Amino acid sequence: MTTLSEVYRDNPVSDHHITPLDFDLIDGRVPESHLWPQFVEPGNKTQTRNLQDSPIPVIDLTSPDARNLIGQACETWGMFQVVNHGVPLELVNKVESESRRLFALPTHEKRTVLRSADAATGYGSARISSYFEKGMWHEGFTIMGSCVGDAKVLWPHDYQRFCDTMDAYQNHMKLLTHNLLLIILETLGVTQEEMNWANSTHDSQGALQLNSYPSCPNPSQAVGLAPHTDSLLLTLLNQNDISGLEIFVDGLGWSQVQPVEGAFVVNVGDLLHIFSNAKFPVVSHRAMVNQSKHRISVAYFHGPPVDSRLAPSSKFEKPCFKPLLVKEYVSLKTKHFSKALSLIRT
Ligand SMILES: C=C1C[C@]23C[C@H]1CC[C@H]2[C@@]12CCC[C@@](C)(C(=O)O1)[C@H]2[C@@H]3C(=O)O
Ligand SMILES: O=C(O)CCC(=O)C(=O)O
Ligand SMILES: [Fe+2]
Repeated sequence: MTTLSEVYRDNPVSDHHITPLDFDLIDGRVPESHLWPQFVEPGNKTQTRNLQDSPIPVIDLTSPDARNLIGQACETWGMFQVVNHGVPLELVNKVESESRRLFALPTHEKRTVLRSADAATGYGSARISSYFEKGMWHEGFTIMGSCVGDAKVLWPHDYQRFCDTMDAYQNHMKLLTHNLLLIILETLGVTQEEMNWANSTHDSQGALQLNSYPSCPNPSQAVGLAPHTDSLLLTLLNQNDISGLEIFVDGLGWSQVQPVEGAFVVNVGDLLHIFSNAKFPVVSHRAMVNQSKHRISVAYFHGPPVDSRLAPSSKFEKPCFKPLLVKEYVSLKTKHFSKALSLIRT
């Protein structure tokens, strides 16, 4: 059985795209390497629209309408926010404070767990940084399964607190993702076999990504996380109470996804877009930065076994994507980034 880490190991990122900026050295201006004179993105409409209300629905998972609303949101937006999901707020807050504790370490300590070129986990810039000329105002910490190895390096005598928190959170995220996918796939009307493929509890692949966006002296000329779509099936994001997440809406441009206390932003990834035969759009999103606040977000990514076959569900008579293995798609994405989907169109 191949793991997701192995697929990323076989698709290394060059070293200079891994080390984040040394944010301890920022002295009131953004260095040339991180100044984005104009952002490179669809239509070049880079300004954020200040929408009073985010168009993305906020759905109460305990409400009798939840099913319909989730199905509709997936078809219309490829995204929704979920509240009353059963994950204790106390745990979510603890994940944020443990993440802050990690990112508050001095740069040289964080770099002791720097992700290596052929690894998927550890401290570093987001993988997508290699597709952009300018650096991102961001540092991340990626966890796949246990994080004991790295945590022991950072806190030899006090690693348990961090690991226990991340483990407990990953378990909750796994269950919640499972419940949400069950609803989403039921509204799609897929076979039991396909359901097991997308939603298996034992050999599925998951990753936890801690994102840190330090305060930035010139936020209008920097980018936290450049526009991208998430690669796997479903992403559950907690953006706490500081806004920054934006989505690209046709006809509207970039719009903020307002933080809602205790909510998770749920979004369709490339694999679910493919499996739904493009019935569910995959939403392009980015993270912007802030002049006074240090923003933290935490994303959980869920995917099927990477050795399995990926194709639109058999319920679609005219599949618009060619079949391939999950690991082949992940490799294509690491090589061709936003063009990967169009490469497998029929
Ligand atoms: C399980 C995943 C999903 C990854 C790769 C791997 C670990 C880290 C994830 C992210 C996190 C930050 C944005 C992104 C675009 C990135 O650069 O790294 C994500 C990517 C993807 O969704 O493609
Ligand atoms: O920080 C955010 O709001 C977005 C993070 C994100 O898109 C990701 O981790 O894939
Ligand atoms: Fe993302």
